[in-house]
Amino acid sequence: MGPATIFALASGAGRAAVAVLRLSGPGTAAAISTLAGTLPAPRHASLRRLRHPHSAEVLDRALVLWFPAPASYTGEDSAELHLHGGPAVIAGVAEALVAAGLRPAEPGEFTRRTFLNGKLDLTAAEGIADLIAAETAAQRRQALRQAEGALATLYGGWAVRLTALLARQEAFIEFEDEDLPAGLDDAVTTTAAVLRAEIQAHLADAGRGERLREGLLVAILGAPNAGKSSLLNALAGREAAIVSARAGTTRDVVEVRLDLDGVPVTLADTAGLREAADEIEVEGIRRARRRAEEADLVLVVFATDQPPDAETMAWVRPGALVLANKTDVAPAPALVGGVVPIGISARTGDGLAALRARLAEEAVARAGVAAAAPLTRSRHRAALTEAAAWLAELEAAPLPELRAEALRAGLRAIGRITGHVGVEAVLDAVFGEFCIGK
Ligand SMILES: Nc1nc2c(ncn2[C@@H]2O[C@H](COP(=O)(O)OP(=O)(O)OP(=O)(O)O)[C@@H](O)[C@H]2O)c(=O)[nH]1
Ligand SMILES: [K+]
Ligand SMILES: [Mg+2]
Repeated sequence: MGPATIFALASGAGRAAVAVLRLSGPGTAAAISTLAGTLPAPRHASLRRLRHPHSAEVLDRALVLWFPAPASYTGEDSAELHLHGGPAVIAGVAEALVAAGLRPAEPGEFTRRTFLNGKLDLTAAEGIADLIAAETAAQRRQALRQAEGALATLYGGWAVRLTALLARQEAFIEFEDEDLPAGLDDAVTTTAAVLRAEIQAHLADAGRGERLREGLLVAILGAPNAGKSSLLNALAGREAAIVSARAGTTRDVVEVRLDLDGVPVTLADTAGLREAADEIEVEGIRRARRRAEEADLVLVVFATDQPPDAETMAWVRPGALVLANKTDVAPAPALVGGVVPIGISARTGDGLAALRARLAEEAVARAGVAAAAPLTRSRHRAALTEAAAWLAELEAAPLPELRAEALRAGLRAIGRITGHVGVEAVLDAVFGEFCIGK
């Protein structure tokens, strides 16, 4: 039995002018013929009445697009139905497709089939998922490059070089007694060291690609009434958090999303730090500290009309930004805990443009697009770290057999990233070209 023929709503849920149902699998042509009467010409938009296969009731007048295999997204026979985007239309056509023998797709099933049909590797599939999730322009660019194969090319290239090394090492083992070019064994070690340096340089990117994909967390911390919630609202441009003159207003962490020069940032407002008696406030302060510990950047807020408190001073650490709020009441001090604070007034807006520019600078430094093909996932990082460790092992290994084993393990680690784990198959191909007189 071949794969099931599947369908799913490819457009967003909810009412819209147009909704797109996507079909894929060997039963696509039959299903389209059943619903639309005949199969339209491939890759031409054709307007058709869609009927229920049992009742023959007309469900919609829709655009039908037919993509015979292999020239389709999944590589299988596929089709798109562009319906009027109402919930009853979508439900009616979905039911008709089930009556025609199709089943609803599982999450990711279309792209999974695309991968299984060899149309993209795992990194490109992940790039497509990231492209759909992208909230900012910088995220979109990074995701698009990955979807178009930037990482597949980079990691695939390393896999090819490792395979060639392995072929040489295997040849050395197999033909040890014969006349081999002098220094073949040494050359393996030297080349492996070069490759390891490249992988390590790629790993040593301070996690910028991963941060851009996931977004940055910036936490606002400070004493009660320092103006933290006022600052959050001013940066968000809306009244997201409650502001009041009563100390201890904020309890839960309040988050807003910001786009800082293309870097998605979650800005978190927290409860004011102090020795609290109220158990709810104590919990709020615990959450505030935890969020600040997790944050990529902490904004430590003091009010210019209050002396700096010890609780907040403890957060004046390297990497944190120190803010002096309420410059409309009193001027910002020259130094707070040895650091020059950024003077702002959340009330009048004084200094906020400069603060926003500084935040964007910090965000881009931590998550800006660094390389053309940056590392974007911890899954990739783990596998590449493993591959580099195997190469280090190879360089130290005393025996050719151990070196070959390390190469094979390193190749498997990289193969896990791209989904091309068939080491033996690649070896066959390379060995086929390896002319050593046998
Ligand atoms: N004059 C002046 N008042 C401010 C400024 N920013 C905030 N305030 C006032 O300070 C008081 C406390 O502001 P909030 O934003 O609630 O302070 P908070 O740090 O979130 O306080 P908690 O949630 O209680 O920890 C309110 O009355 C604000 O209107 C400012 O820049 N200038
Ligand atoms: K307050
Ligand atoms: Mg508050």
